[in-house]
Amino acid sequence: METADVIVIGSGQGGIPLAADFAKEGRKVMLFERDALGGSCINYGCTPSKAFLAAAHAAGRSRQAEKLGIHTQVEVNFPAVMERVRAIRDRFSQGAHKRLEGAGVNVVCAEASFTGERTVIGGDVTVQAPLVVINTGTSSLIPDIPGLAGTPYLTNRNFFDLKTLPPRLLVIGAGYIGLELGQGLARLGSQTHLIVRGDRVLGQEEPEVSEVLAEALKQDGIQVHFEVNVEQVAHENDVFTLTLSNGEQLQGEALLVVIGRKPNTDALNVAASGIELDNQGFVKINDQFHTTGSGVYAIGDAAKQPAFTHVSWEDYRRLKAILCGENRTRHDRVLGYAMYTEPQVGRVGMTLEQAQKKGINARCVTLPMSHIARAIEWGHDLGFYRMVIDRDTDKILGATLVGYETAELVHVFLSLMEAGATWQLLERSVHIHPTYGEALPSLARLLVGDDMPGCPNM
Ligand SMILES: Cc1cc2nc3c(=O)[nH]c(=O)nc-3n(C[C@H](O)[C@H](O)[C@H](O)COP(=O)(O)OP(=O)(O)OC[C@H]3O[C@@H](n4cnc5c(N)ncnc54)[C@H](O)[C@@H]3O)c2cc1C
Ligand SMILES: NC(=O)c1ccc[n+]([C@@H]2O[C@H](COP(=O)([O-])OP(=O)(O)OC[C@H]3O[C@@H](n4cnc5c(N)ncnc54)[C@H](O)[C@@H]3O)[C@@H](O)[C@H]2O)c1
Repeated sequence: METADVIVIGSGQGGIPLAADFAKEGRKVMLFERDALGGSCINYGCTPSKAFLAAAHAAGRSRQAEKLGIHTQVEVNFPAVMERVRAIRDRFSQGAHKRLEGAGVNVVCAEASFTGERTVIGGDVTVQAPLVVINTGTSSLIPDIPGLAGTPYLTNRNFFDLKTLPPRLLVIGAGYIGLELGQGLARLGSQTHLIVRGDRVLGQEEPEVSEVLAEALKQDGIQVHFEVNVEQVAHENDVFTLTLSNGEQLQGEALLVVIGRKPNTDALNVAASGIELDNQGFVKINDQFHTTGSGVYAIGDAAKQPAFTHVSWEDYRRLKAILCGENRTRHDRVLGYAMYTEPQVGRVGMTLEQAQKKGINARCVTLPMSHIARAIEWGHDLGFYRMVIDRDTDKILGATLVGYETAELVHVFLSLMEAGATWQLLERSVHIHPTYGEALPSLARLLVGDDMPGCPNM
């Protein structure tokens, strides 16, 4: 059996930089990866989906230019769109490979599992180390619908291998992936049906977010079926037929199944190293990423951290700081996220409901797009900006921005919140006219009322 200083299982968004850092410092690092280097984000997540959406939204924006008086004929070269997506994905994946190689990490291309305390086997390598980091991510959750198994349905794994545009697309699941990829294919020309179990899309966000998105999907010609389940799937002559719980039948050449994720922990045999999983199979960790197994840490999606690339990456930085003796936890940081539909959703911190549930004396203010000069001028009428504040401390607690490129704009709030700023700081900021950013101080000014305070000496 070999020994090493560090074992990393999974080349996810935290695992790669962690392995590279330790190796560059001269430690012997073994990294096990059973699939493509770079994990979900690079190979079948963020990178290909955002490259894909660049094309989809270019098509969508061209069509929407009609309301500005510009008439365009959109012609989609789908094979070219997907070839570009795959080329970018491959370039990023090679980058991950080079990074590990350059740092001197020993990469073992095999599935890893524990055989004992901090002892891991993968392929023909068995290794023990004082420090093991699990970064194994998640995979698609597949519902147990009669007839589904064995059909050539799509998940985020094989979606980016599509070579031809499906004339009709059926999507089960209206979360991040269903909305991003569903809207994307619709904008590229697929007649799209979205099947929603609940009464709104992106049900985890505030109801007003769902309302705006539902309207946007409608404008893209997507048919959204609310409060239905798929009871049966059939696949004959290259066509899927879904039977819904309301008796309706829907047909399409492609079926995308995106109902959430499950942790990649089945193969790990974690019990051999004293590591406990929760009832959904996620690795249990404490505030400092430590599992119940001595010397074993877990970061990223597999540890049930918010499932975003920047979180997994920040987990690595935070874990590194903790291992270097800093007294930090995984909770003392501001985390945001975004969804790349059009309009986008940019989110950070707490919603009003979440703050009130915590017993905070919270208040929120909302500014609709229709009140924002830049949005009117540019013809982006869907969406709103919302900020939540603590009435007792005046601190900004959270923001929800729905609108054009709000994934960028939300960073203003991320930085303000990281700095522990009050809403008054935003209120007195002078932002440039006419920008979307200009609306953020305007949002804060809703807390003082529309009028300037009166001047008692005049
Ligand atoms: C379609 C899609 C779009 C997304 N878009 C975004 C986005 O725009 N922005 C964003 O922030 N996030 C996005 N995400 C989420 C993001 O991809 C993940 O949160 C991110 O990849 C973090 O994952 P991770 O580091 O925990 O592990 P992963 O990146 O999932 O990597 C885990 C790795 O571990 C390997 N592995 C698993 N088990 C074993 C084992 N036993 N032995 C060896 N190797 C193993 C896997 O093969 C995998 O390569 C998206 C996800 C999907 C699916
Ligand atoms: N822009 C981004 O950062 C981005 C993009 C894509 C994915 N992601 C990450 O990946 C994760 C997974 O995305 P996802 O879209 O698979 O999951 P999700 O949790 O966002 O959405 C899944 C949806 O499927 C629904 N659902 C669950 N079971 C169902 C069933 N049996 N039938 C019909 N609907 C059902 C849920 O109610 C939910 O609306 C996200 O939570 C997110 O963290 C991030």
